[in-house]
Amino acid sequence: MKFGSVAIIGRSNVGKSTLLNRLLKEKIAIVSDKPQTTRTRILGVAHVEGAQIVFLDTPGFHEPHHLLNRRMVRTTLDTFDDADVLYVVVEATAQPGPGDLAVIEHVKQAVAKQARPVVLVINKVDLVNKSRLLPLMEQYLRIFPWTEIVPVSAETADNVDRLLSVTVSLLAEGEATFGDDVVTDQSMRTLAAELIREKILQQTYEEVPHSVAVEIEEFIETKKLTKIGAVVLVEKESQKGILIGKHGERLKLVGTAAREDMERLFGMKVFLKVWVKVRESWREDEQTLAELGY
Ligand SMILES: Nc1nc2c(ncn2[C@@H]2O[C@H](COP(=O)(O)OP(=O)(O)OP(=O)(O)O)[C@@H](O)[C@H]2O)c(=O)[nH]1
Repeated sequence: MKFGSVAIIGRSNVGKSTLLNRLLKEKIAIVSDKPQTTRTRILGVAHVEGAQIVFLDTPGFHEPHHLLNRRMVRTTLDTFDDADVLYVVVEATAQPGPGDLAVIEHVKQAVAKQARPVVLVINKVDLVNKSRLLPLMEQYLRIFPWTEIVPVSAETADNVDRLLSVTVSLLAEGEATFGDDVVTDQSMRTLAAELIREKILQQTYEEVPHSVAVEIEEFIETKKLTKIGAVVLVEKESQKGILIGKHGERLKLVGTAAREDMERLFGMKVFLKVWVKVRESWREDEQTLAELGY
């Protein structure tokens, strides 16, 4: 059988996590319209005919302004080194920009150290007229000698099967490393924390999404239900107010939406309690970052 790993890299917001979920046909990575949604390396295993592919979703490449962000960029760069194949994800809606070029520069360095296939994935083709794709491919070909270029829509799944078959053809023969039923290495605790963070990102704007982290303080599984206690960290009192909302309404919306997703994912009833705490400048604090797994 074919076996290997694929790092999914690209600047923030191009749709890397949406693509991962689509490739796995399972939602294991949170998605939002805010940049820098993914903060850690997320491993997902695709089981396809004659192959096992380990996908590694990475934080979007960006200019780091906090210790947290420097860690995120480091995580992305380290993940390059581990992978047998690289996907560079870009958007069909835009010309190659400085963010994309910075990613490609790092890819050039990575393949100079260790040669391997690099696939350009042009995502969000649902948003553009197909006639724009050929000129865009030609532009990207002038920048890097891609092994393959595959236009897809992670949103509608258009051409994602072709991306999978192209990827299988690029992998070497090997032994499967994960069991047939393994989809991710993330624990239920981590998935629960991430789902809460996703609902917060969907409900908040400007600096709030970036100032939020979620810690699971209680996780008790019984036969009937899973009891989860979560603390949401923010950096300022004002952010706490925004997150809780008038009469606690925003936090209630977040809690309900997160609980519903958890019940679907875990296949059992969930009792969820969420608190908000202010921890100033946690994004610069080594200890908090370590506790949060960043
Ligand atoms: N129309 C359209 N939207 C998409 C597609 N793929 C992703 N999106 C949207 O693009 C936004 C960003 O998606 P993510 O998957 O979070 O992007 P990402 O690259 O993982 O982002 P970071 O974690 O911030 O680096 C979300 O609002 C998605 O719904 C696509 O194929 N078509």
